[in-house]
Amino acid sequence: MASSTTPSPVLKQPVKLACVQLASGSDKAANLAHAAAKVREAAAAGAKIVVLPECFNSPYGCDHFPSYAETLLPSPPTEAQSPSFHALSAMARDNAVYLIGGSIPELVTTITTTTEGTHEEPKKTYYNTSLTFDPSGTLLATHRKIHLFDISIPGKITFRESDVLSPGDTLTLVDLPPYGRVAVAICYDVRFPELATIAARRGAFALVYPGAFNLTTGPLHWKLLGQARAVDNQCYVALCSPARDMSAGYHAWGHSLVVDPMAQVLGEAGEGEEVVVAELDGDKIEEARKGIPLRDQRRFDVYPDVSQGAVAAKEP
Ligand SMILES: O=C(O)CCC(=O)C(=O)O
Repeated sequence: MASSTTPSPVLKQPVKLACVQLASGSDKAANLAHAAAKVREAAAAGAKIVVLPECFNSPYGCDHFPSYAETLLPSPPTEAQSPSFHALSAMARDNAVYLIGGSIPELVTTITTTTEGTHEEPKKTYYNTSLTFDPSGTLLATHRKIHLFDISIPGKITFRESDVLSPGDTLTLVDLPPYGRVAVAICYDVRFPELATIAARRGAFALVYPGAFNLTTGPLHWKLLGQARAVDNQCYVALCSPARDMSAGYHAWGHSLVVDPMAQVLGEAGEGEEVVVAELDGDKIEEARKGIPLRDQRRFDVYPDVSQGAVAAKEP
């Protein structure tokens, strides 16, 4: 149904966003120190929003999640519970940037008492979790990967995150004043256009996905999905991958990129370490939406189920 009101710009002033395509190894402390150096580099290049990759402080893989997992709740955790939380907070504060801190494996331990009340059993639940900090180092948002990466392409790749991880159940929107609102989701989440569309309809100027595609689905779908989510929603999309390491158990595709609202790639990394910086400009969103006025042409009368947007959202 057509809307008669002119929406206010979703991105209120231009801002540089950086995707830090990071090389990580098995030493968590070294990974955190290295991430800090690269965030500094991104900030020195003028970025005010910095994005790290999925599982940036560990190797990626089901075998690794439990041993690298950190406790984030209650928030803030202690340094011992979550060195990554504190390192990310310091990176944001030291560089005065918004930091979308890739993702880390999160551990939640719950104690259940047996029905007889005789003994307590700790139950461990793991999530793939992204933390976003503001320029003072304060935690703004926590996103738990909603769609777990469970695929099997015979002869190519089989991966079952759900063997170890549990899914999150909320869409994550984060206000980054004075710029506007972004949505944060993780990797496989990018394959679900409903999530992106609802985020854009709730005012996100950018959809930000720390991710780690692989050498099978990366060349097929990584850029395509980034461009698709951008053109569907006429907003910016950032995909941030680890650098490729052929000696690791999981070979990340790399190719971190930033796509504009007309689906043009503004910057794309290769396979190695690289910082991709792009300027995001609200006028580009408004121009795209004015030129191709999808928002006013939607026919929710024909597809009312989509219009209900029945997704739990963490409103900022
Ligand atoms: O969707 C894909 O092809 C890759 C997804 C992935 O690597 C992930 O969710 O971590």
